[in-house]
Amino acid sequence: MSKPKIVILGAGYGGMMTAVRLEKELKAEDADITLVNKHNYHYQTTWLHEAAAGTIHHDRTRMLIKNVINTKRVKFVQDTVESIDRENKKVALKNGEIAYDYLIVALGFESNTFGIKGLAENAFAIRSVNTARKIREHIEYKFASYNNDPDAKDSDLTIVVGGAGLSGIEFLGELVDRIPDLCKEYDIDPNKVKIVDVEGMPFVLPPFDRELAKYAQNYLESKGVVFKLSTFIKEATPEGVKVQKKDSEELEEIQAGTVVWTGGVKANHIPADSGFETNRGKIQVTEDLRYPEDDHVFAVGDVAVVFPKNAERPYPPTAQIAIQEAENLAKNIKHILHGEKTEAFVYKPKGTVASLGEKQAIGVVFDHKLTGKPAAAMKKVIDDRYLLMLGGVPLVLKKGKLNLL
Ligand SMILES: Cc1cc2nc3c(=O)[nH]c(=O)nc-3n(C[C@H](O)[C@H](O)[C@H](O)COP(=O)(O)OP(=O)(O)OC[C@H]3O[C@@H](n4cnc5c(N)ncnc54)[C@H](O)[C@@H]3O)c2cc1C
Repeated sequence: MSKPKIVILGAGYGGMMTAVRLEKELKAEDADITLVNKHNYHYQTTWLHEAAAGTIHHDRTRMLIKNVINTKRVKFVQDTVESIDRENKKVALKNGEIAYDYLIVALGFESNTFGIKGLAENAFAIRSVNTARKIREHIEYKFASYNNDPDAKDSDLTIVVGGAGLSGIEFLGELVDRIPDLCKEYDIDPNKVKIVDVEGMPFVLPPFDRELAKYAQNYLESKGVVFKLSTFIKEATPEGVKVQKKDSEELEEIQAGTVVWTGGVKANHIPADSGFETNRGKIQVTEDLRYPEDDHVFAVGDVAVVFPKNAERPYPPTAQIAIQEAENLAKNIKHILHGEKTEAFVYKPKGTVASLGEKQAIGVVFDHKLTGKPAAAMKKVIDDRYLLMLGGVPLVLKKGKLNLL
């Protein structure tokens, strides 16, 4: 009898952890497992703000998939998913198709520009290794050109960041570390560089404790970041952005050489385009992470939305949740293959830390508020813990951060 075919789409936190856990939960005779991803590498999305600012090389954020999974147990297919055909249990890829008995959708997130005029064309987004590398090179090019290009303007040295959520604040933290080095390297007066953050809410880091969020804002302001709160980007142009303060009619123009939008993400478009019922573009799954209309389809990570029991708001889209969902799903797939009852997914919060560059951070870990160096060290522990779960001590030694402390 042929073995059931399990196909995982996407090798982000959700897809990779599902593959690695299935490898452990299942015996070779239980199922054939295939992982499909558009690149041959897995990357740490939560480190991309560092690669984008240039405080770490982008290669630190990524690892070859074949070096992490056991390719004798999990077949890896490098291809781009184009659509999902649930009726015929097939996935269309750019270079072929793949049939499944059980499908795990883990295609992650895309940047959401909310239809703001010119943003898609004129702003960068921190979304992948490629976009992070492009941002780093663009900023570096602006600095390198400043003293050489006769048309260079002071505003070429202005960087506007849209959004003061987790990724925006973490990116600002890296920028304030990186800019002094860039100024030294390209003989630029640091006073000429401006970093402006534009945020629609009246405060930064909306989901965080207010006192910690204020600490982050004060720290970044002490390093020269200017926050424009209760202010909305109305348009991005090749010259910068046009912004409007809440309750004001006036548009203010901020000329900038670089605009980076971190103000929102949405689910990967493929499930909705393939006819899945979605909740704001996300696959709303049951508590065992199953698509309600199809017992053979599951979703984890940012492409999925899960509501805790009796809650009105879903779990937020985070790497921590994607990883825990993947652990739960691998167990449930084993239960299903063995004819057992599945287990509901229950998120166990371990805390959240936002980095503010190499040596500063804020966060709450096991109900304890942390700031400064202890928080920065905790962030590195969190980063390395994931590597340990994924690839054991060898991966921590190769890619980890604590050895750099
Ligand atoms: C700068 C930044 C900082 C963040 N910091 C934190 C943090 O500190 N803590 C935290 O918990 N969360 C953080 N997040 C959020 C976190 O990164 C996401 O919640 C997490 O990446 C979701 O994981 P995922 O596996 O669902 O998707 P992703 O990480 O988006 O992975 C999706 C995978 O699918 C692949 N893929 C996409 N489309 C296709 C296709 N058509 N065909 C084939 N493959 C495809 C992608 O290449 C990728 O490998 C941060 C996000 C950003 C951008």
